[in-house]
Amino acid sequence: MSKIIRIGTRDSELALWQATTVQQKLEGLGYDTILVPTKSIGDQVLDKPLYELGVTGIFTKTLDVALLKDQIDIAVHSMKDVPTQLPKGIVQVAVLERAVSHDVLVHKSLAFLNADQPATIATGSLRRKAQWLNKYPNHKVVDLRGNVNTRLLKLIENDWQGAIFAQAGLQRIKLLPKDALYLDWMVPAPAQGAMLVVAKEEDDFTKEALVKLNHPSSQTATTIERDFLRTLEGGCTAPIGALAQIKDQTVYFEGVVFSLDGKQKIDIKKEVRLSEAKDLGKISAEEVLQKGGDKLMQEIRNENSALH
Ligand SMILES: NCc1[nH]cc(CCC(=O)O)c1CC(=O)O
Repeated sequence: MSKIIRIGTRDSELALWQATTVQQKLEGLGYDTILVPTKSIGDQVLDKPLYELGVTGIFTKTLDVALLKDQIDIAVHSMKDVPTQLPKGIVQVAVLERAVSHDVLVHKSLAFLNADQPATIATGSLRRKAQWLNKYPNHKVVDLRGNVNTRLLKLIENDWQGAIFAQAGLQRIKLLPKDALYLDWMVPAPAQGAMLVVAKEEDDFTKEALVKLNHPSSQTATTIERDFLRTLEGGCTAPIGALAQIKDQTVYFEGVVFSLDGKQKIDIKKEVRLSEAKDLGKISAEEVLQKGGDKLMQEIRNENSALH
């Protein structure tokens, strides 16, 4: 049996690049495909900070509905935008080989980093904000929304010193400036730099096709990071970072929770053999919760709900 695999995607340049990549891989394997671009709620409401919208899965919900209505067969997502709990009937079918996981600072000049002057950095991410303020307590962080292209334009138009982006996103659409500062100290979002493909649970044809695109070590690393996030979270947006790196059959894991102002930080680092890493994310999160993370997560929830 054969059918055309309908590929659902958001319509930003980055999302289209990701969906086209999946399309080319499937076509290379002999499958027929068609792209179905859709606008998500997260892309339509641009005048409010993300965390104020208070909806998890704001970028993925529109495509979930299209899947469940059988208007598409797969949805291609930036994995970090996908809630850790998938809707009933929708399953993870492939994690593609991950690109660079870290964030970069795009800037006009780096002189401000050495000068002891107040500076303004833009980001819409609570995780980036908290980590930036933790390292540079004298700086100001302002909100920045929109797709990658919009955010780069806003940086040019405003008198901010810089803005923070995922390196992978900029690289994919060839907009990574040569002098962007690689933030090796900033813990990335769980699954940052990875692409996830989801499908309908009962769709065996599509599942069988997509399994061929799965990259096992990227899947293992992102699973650990998302287990860490799922165990900590109570469905709220929080400044949480996690990174699992696999080298020579060993997993090097780092997970962290910050207070919203960046002043408090609870982190964990672990080195575990790959064969013993199955529950690494969950165990690490439980240790963070015991080290005061439970209190910190409660504070974050209270502050977040005061915003809504
Ligand atoms: N939240 C937006 C988003 N979702 C995925 C990426 C690109 C990086 C990735 O694939 O993880 C970006 C842009 C960014 O964070 O700068």
